[in-house]
Amino acid sequence: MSSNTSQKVAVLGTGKIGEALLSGMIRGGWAPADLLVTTRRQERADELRTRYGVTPVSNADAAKQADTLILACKPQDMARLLDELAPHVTPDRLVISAAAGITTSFIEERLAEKTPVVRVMPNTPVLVDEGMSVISAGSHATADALAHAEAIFGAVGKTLRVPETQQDACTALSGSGPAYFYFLVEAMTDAGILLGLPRDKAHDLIVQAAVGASVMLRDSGEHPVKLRENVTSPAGTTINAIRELENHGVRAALIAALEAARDRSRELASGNNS
Ligand SMILES: NC(=O)C1=CN([C@@H]2O[C@H](COP(=O)(O)OP(=O)(O)OC[C@H]3O[C@@H](n4cnc5c(N)ncnc54)[C@H](O)[C@@H]3O)[C@@H](O)[C@H]2O)C=CC1
Ligand SMILES: O=C(O)[C@@H]1CCC=N1
Repeated sequence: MSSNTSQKVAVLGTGKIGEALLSGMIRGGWAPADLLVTTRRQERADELRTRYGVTPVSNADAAKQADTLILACKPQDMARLLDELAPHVTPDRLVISAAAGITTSFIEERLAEKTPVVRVMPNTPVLVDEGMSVISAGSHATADALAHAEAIFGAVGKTLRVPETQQDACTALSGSGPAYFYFLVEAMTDAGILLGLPRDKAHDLIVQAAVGASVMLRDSGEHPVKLRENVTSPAGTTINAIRELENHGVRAALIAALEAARDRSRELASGNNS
């Protein structure tokens, strides 16, 4: 398996994350003619063909034609999808799963012996080339297979290799991570309304504070504590807000929230898909 871009790649189960990845791959230079997609509904297939010029195919045809199969259906649908693919997937294919919780061994057990499998946890900022994709090798994935997965997901953001034992934690942190920030922005915008600002102005102020803080976190090299201290003037406004955040247990709530996300990822792995 090489990491060149002329091989055919299929996205199977092209919903929100599948489409985000597909659009990023096209921005990153993949030719639409080399991209196949599978969907459950014909209208969705037509939409993707019109929007990106990619080719909708059946799951079986994707397995026959593509060198790399990216499985992007929900964990709850994975066993059924693998049953459909199993007769057609040969060990010269690379199978990449983006599903939360689903282990490489779950996939390996259902496909031909020695099929290389890579597990990836991306996040939706792949849509703006600021994704974070956490990558782990299954038992038969070679260095080339990992490099190929990195070439695909690296086109739409950063990648990080971790042992698969850390994937559930990474899913809680970066896979779900963007949702926590959107939630905070939503809550702080409500606070702006309480303080008498129009919603659109409150939204713009908080979003720009988030963008500025994010760029500083990424680029300044400073610890987040130092960055927060720089905002927190003696007897000023910020410390009054921080005291309320601590009084309301926001730090503990975030730790508990991420632990719950990690636990749900583990549950999905153990087949508790309800
Ligand atoms: N949404 C997100 O932020 C992230 C999602 N993921 C993972 O990506 C996967 C998909 O999540 P979303 O895109 O949010 O869900 P989604 O529901 O938008 O997309 C899944 C798609 O798979 C299709 N599908 C299901 N079974 C199929 C089959 N047998 N053949 C063809 N298509 C089939 C569904 O019709 C649907 O369009 C999940 O496993 C999730 O854990 C991973 C990282 C981030
Ligand atoms: O909520 C979920 O299950 C998926 C996986 C990570 C982000 N979204």
